[in-house]
Amino acid sequence: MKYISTRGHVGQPANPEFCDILLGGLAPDGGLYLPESYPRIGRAELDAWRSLSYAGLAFEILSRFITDIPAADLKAICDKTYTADVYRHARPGDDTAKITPVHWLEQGRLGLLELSNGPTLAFKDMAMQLLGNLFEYVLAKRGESINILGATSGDTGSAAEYAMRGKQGVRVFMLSPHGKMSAFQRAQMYSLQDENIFNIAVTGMFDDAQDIVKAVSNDLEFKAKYKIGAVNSINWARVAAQVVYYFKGYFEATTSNDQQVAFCVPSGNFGNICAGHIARMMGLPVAKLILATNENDVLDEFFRTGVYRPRKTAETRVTSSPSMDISKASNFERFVFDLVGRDPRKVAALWTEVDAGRPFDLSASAEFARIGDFAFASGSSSHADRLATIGKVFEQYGVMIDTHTADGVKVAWEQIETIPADVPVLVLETALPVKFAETIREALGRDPEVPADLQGLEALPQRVEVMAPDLEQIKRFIVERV
Ligand SMILES: Cc1ncc(COP(=O)(O)O)c(C=O)c1O
Ligand SMILES: N[C@@H](CCOP(=O)(O)O)C(=O)O
Repeated sequence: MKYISTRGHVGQPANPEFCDILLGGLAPDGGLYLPESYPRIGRAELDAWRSLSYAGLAFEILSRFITDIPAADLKAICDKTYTADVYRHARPGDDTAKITPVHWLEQGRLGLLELSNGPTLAFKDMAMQLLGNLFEYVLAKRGESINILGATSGDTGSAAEYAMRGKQGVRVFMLSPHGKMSAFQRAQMYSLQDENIFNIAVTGMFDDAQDIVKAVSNDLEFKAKYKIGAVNSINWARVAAQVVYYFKGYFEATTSNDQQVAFCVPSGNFGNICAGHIARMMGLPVAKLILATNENDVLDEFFRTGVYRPRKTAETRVTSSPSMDISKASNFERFVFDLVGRDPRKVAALWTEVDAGRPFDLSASAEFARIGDFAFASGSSSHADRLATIGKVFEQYGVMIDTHTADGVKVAWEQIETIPADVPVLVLETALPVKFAETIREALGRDPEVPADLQGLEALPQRVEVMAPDLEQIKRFIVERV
């Protein structure tokens, strides 16, 4: 499988394969890598895959995208990654062996696809644990090392750090928005004392941190000299690994491959739902992809109006679903590439506007006229909605959900009437409630349960550098430590 950039120019090597782009992260032209075409999955494969374990399914799907790792090695990596020991935090009564079980709220109609059973209690572990093992394998084969620069609004950071801690040849420099994450999220990251982990809290929002990550990656000389890599969903490997649970969720929620499923996805950087879009393009029977935002509703606005209007830092709200406080959604570029017929010149022109801080308007375009072909719907949620949803789900079903999943359930409830009654709607459970205890207390007047292996986390000593979102200062910080 060869990869292309959404902006048309890939640099060297001219026809990169998976391992090149795993280490490369962002394409040299500032664009994002995608396969030159999506593998098509037919009925025979769906039938054969229905009964596979998560690890078996991951191997089948990933081997369509990864053709430069021998099959036996890739299989061993999938088997080592997707175990019930790693994904051990399923709800009592749910089957941990399934890795991502479905917890039905309304049997057969509305369910939670549990994606947060990994070590850091958010869906990021689904891909990040695999990335940790892939990096280790590829770096050892090539005799190389990597310095990962990442940005987090709360969950990518801890997932990456837990996946990379102690890994040979890997250092992680993680930028987080100072004072904007929950106390539990801060403790998960800043309490790590491993020598290869560096936490930097920037005095800004996630988007400022993401801009720095991209600026460092776009300095090709610096990137090559200091071997800078990425673990955010700008790295294709993240998205590829996330495609797997859409297939698994589909099989889990249906009994036959004649059925369809709708997915509702709490969204910020558009990485998660982008994986759903790709699963659908590959042939998964998806009736609808419902995108849910919080008050930072730039993506909901696009799907309703055709106008993409990334907000500035000052206009980005600090909310009670903080991991979705994102106003410039990286992976949206991958979707727009498909929307405009995979024409990199069009994407490059649109992102010249975005990179200059300007909106773009596709509302009158032939492309936006065809948006229905992609089966998206969208909605947004507020703090009051979140509290009410957490309360209602707990009261009606005895299930405690986190604030981001609540944004999803709220929008799923709004959309469910538009979905045929025989189509199950799965809301992606993107984090567990313990990560957002303050809002859970506000909604329910009680504390979420703390998993046994994470008790006492917030009392541990913390290690973090606070810095302005200053590109040169952050580059210096990296140079002094590699
Ligand atoms: C808990 C949680 N929910 C939802 C999201 C949004 O996902 P995405 O950025 O892939 O759209 C994030 C962050 O990415 C998250 O951490
Ligand atoms: N919500 C994320 C930020 C976006 O991260 P990405 O790695 O999926 O691009 C976070 O919690 O850090």
